Amino acid sequence: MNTRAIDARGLARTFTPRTGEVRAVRGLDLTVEDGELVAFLGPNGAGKSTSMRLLTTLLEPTGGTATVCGHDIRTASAAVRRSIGYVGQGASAGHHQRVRDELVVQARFHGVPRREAADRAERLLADFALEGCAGRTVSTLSGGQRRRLDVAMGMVHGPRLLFLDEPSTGLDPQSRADLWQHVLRMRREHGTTVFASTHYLEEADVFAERVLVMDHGRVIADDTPAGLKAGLAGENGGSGPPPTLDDVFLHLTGRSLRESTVAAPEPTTEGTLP
Ligand SMILES: Nc1ncnc2c1ncn2[C@@H]1O[C@H](COP(=O)(O)OP(=O)(O)OP(=O)(O)O)[C@@H](O)[C@H]1O
Repeated sequence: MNTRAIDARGLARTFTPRTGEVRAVRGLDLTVEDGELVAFLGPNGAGKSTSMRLLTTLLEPTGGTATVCGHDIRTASAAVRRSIGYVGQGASAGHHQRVRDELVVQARFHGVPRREAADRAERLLADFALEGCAGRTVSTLSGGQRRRLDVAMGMVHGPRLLFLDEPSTGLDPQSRADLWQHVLRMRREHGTTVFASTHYLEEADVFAERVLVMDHGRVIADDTPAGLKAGLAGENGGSGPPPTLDDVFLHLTGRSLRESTVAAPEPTTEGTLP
């Protein structure tokens, strides 16, 4: 059995709305080994969310194949879902529920026995620095706390692979860095593979070991942040200042990621950081 975290071959998804065909993902070839931390970049509409929704079995492919944690996304979607966590762009937690209850219910949903579910909830509250708000309703959390809760919910069943779709969008820089520190620590402690899309190049640069750039439904670059920058410097003949990841992105896609990104929501402030 193939035990790579992700192994996709020619994965494709075409939408056919009334306005005409949209080839959102046009043949994704991708391998991710266990334990990797991969940042998934691309301009708006590049096909990142669609790729993630295919790999997480939320959407049926119109072409190609993929295994996720060794399970076929077409024929073994239940096994795929058991092996992964998925934190989408929207909030996972219900607005009016209490924070601790959300974690317990999510664990129970995944079949974790009652006592173990309660223990896991306590551990995750501690891991994501949410103990102070365990009894509060989700609607009272700050943006940063809420996103930490979303990621904690994605981890509640101990997944081998965690998909994060723009986990830090809309957070202020401190809350973003803080969220990443929690994700990195969870990864260190549990060996979780992390596959995260982001619009923040500096995050990819600092936290990811590997960067995939997608444009027009295809992966157009796949390297370490340093490798991507060195490649561009080489093409420039080594002249000029060392390139940034934004320079690389501009070179690859013809657009700056900042320019290509629609106005992000107003940053939310994280009031309870240590
Ligand atoms: N359900 C759908 N019906 C029709 N077109 C769709 C559908 N979902 C996505 N698309 C189109 O597929 C393309 C890829 O969208 P996708 O959301 O995967 O991009 P993305 O890279 O995640 O963008 P963003 O960074 O803005 O989240 C876009 O042109 C989008 O409009």
